[in-house]
Amino acid sequence: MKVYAIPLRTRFRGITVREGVLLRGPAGWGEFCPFADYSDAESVPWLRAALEAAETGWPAPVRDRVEVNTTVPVVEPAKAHELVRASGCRTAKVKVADPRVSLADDCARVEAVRDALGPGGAIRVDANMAWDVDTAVRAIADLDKAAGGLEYAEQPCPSIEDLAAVRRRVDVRIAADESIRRAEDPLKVAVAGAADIAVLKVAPLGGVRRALEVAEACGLPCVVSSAVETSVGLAAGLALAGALPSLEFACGLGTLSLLEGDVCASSLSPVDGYLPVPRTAPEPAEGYAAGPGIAAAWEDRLNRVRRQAHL
Ligand SMILES: O=C(O)CCC(=O)C1=CC=C[C@@H](O)[C@@H]1C(=O)O
Ligand SMILES: [Mg+2]
Repeated sequence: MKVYAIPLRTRFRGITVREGVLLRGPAGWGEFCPFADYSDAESVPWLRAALEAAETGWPAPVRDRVEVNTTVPVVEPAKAHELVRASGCRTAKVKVADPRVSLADDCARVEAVRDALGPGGAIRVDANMAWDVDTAVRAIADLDKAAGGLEYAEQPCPSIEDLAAVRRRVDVRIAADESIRRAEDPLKVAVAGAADIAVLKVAPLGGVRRALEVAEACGLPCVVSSAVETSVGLAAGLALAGALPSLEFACGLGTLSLLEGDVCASSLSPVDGYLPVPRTAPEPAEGYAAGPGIAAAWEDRLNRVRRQAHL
């Protein structure tokens, strides 16, 4: 077992350091890294996903590479431009609706991203549940204009009902993320007509197999996205993206560049906008070991979640 702590290059999701545990089993390495705001009960699927990777391994893939988007945090337009150009990706996901910036700032960032991608690229935005229905309708229209066409808007509002209401009032496709990953019943999204696209994250859904079941049951096109893991956790996301019967959109798995470094010597960093589908996670090397206090806290958390889940 290894506990890591890796600084982020830019603040993302309110955090500046990513921490987690790497577990080794007969099938390889797995990663357990629920964010700090996940309770022990909510962290159980994250443990199941880590144990699936370490003990069982993943189902066989149907493709050997996956197109990925670059993820643009809340940064100045010039920085956003530079990040997109450096990524080599043809699709960018832009974080919007952060309370520290205005809609005009978001539009300026999106315009810079369009400039960097050129007319052939695709731009999606992620509001992480920040808006009410009326705000979302207005903001999506402005961002769509700034982007010269949005591919989709991810989780504009918190509730499934509000997602469905926004979806009825805008032309841009709506993707559900939190409504799937933190919901008791991820399938309600499709039933309620709340989204055109389902964002799937392996860890909060409890593993690659469970995520494949959710994909099949919800019947929506899926985008596999990371939880900003090291290459060990990203490998599980790629296993899911590799095994989905159909994959129409670039996946949010190009997130290693958000971290200052990686625990693995051979990292899953996109080349020309693609990542390979690995059969097992890459081997962790030395480096980014957490200090004793952080390591003890993670061992404790892991043990509590194990007991809770009887794993
Ligand atoms: O989808 C991507 O491009 C990268 C992953 C990503 O944006 C996220 C990962 C984990 C937590 C998040 O708040 C965030 C998201 O909401 O999609
Ligand atoms: Mg999201």
